Amino acid sequence: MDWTEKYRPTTLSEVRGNDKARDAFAKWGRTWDDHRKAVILHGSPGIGKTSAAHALANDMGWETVELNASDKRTGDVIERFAGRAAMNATLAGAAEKTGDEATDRQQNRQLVVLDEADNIHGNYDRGGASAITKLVKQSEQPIVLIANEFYDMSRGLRKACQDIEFRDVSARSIVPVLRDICRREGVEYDSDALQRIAEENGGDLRGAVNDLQAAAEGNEKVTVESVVTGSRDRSMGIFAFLDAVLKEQEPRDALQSSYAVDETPDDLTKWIEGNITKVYEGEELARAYEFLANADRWLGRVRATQNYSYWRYAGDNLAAGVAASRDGTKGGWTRFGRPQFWPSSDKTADYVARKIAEQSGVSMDTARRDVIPFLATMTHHCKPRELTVAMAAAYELEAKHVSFVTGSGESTNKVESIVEDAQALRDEAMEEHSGSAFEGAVPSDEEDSQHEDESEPSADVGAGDDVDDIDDAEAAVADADGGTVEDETETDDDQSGLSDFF
Ligand SMILES: Nc1ncnc2c1ncn2[C@@H]1O[C@H](COP(=O)(O)OP(=O)(O)OP(=O)(O)O)[C@@H](O)[C@H]1O
Repeated sequence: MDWTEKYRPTTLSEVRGNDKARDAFAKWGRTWDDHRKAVILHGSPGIGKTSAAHALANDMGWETVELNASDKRTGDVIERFAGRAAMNATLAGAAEKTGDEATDRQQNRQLVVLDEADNIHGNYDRGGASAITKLVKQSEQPIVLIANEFYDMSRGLRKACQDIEFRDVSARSIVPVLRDICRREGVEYDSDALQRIAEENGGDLRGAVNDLQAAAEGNEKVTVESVVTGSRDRSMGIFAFLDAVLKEQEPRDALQSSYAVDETPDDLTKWIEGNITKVYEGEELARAYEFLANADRWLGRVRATQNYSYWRYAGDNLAAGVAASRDGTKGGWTRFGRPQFWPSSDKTADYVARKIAEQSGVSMDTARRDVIPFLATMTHHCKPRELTVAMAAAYELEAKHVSFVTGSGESTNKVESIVEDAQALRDEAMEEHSGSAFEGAVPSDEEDSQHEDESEPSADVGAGDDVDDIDDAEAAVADADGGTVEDETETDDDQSGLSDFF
């Protein structure tokens, strides 16, 4: 069952977060006999207006009659409806007289509820609009009109009614409602998760209850992770989000937007990183990179601890921080690109990362997260060609690896020819240094200990074993590192195999 229905307030005291409006509405109901005015409850969707109307009727012991937006609301229908409401009251009154006329009248009222009263053009015909105003003025029964936009209603209608504004429900008021529902459902929860749901919904309690139900479904516990990756339809696309953060929105709104996109903070960070230089420059770019670095640090903590509450700090940095770094707003249209996402346990990705780790003396993780994306940008679609050939030679890449890094189709001639040229380049390097080549191929112990991966150490090359393909290339690259005349001045810091093939 839908939790918003299951936990719909049945009495006014359960309507949360709008105490002033609620009290004014209760008073309107209690004193209706004295003033006989209709009331307009107006405010954003999902904050309890309809619920309040039904709860009041319940508290007062009144029946309700609803005329919904989906009903055809012509003048005719409304007049018949009004007549029926009056008739029902009379019949009900006849059945349950207490003897005291005032009490009878009070108890046998019917609360007439009309929703979407501001959408007259959409839901009422000409006759309907004036019939409503007439109904409001002449009704023998209390009427509640429900509207999102007070000023979308005609002046005549507004003047004929009392009006009560419902405000957006604050996160502070939403959280206890969610907590209460969890207890009644026997669902465990992280407080951070409920807070996040409350904040994401920006005042819409119905939305919050829906999100809570989505996050609880199929999970033992409502966690921040289940909330963020929950199944509610997010409304903002990634490109609109990039525009919002990088060009248009204030930090606070940018944060709100980050909640509306259906991407994890990890992916959002990559999207921003991949596109920020198209929009930011100079100082603002430097400031934004600081925030992205902070976001990355928090994401690292999430990975290390599996504590997804840290996502909110990543979000603060990547959305609000990056937006705050911007000098003013920006216009124009930008061709945002999809960043490359690197699968963590993909054979091809692992191979390339391992080769880079071996040649450059960095960890697999650094290779995967920092070096590969860099190479991908530098050799996008195999351009420039010499650089792509050099890369393939340095890291011993086969066609599929080159395609993976450059984003080109796997068996295209272009990729094949690059791999061939890379092989030739390696052979050349081998020839030039034959004889002494293997000296450089033996990594020092120190270097070897930096490798965090499970690859075979290549020290066996030096021991005179059969040289397999991979060791060949390492020999070539290591040789280039230490053996050529031009390279003699190189420092140990520069271990990148790539530069050696230029
Ligand atoms: N103030 C509130 N207190 C408690 N529950 C609420 C409140 N507001 C909304 N809800 C929850 O959201 C559901 C929908 O609320 P309701 O339909 O009353 O909102 P509304 O403001 O009338 O929205 P709409 O204008 O779209 O009709 C309720 O059934 C209840 O579960």
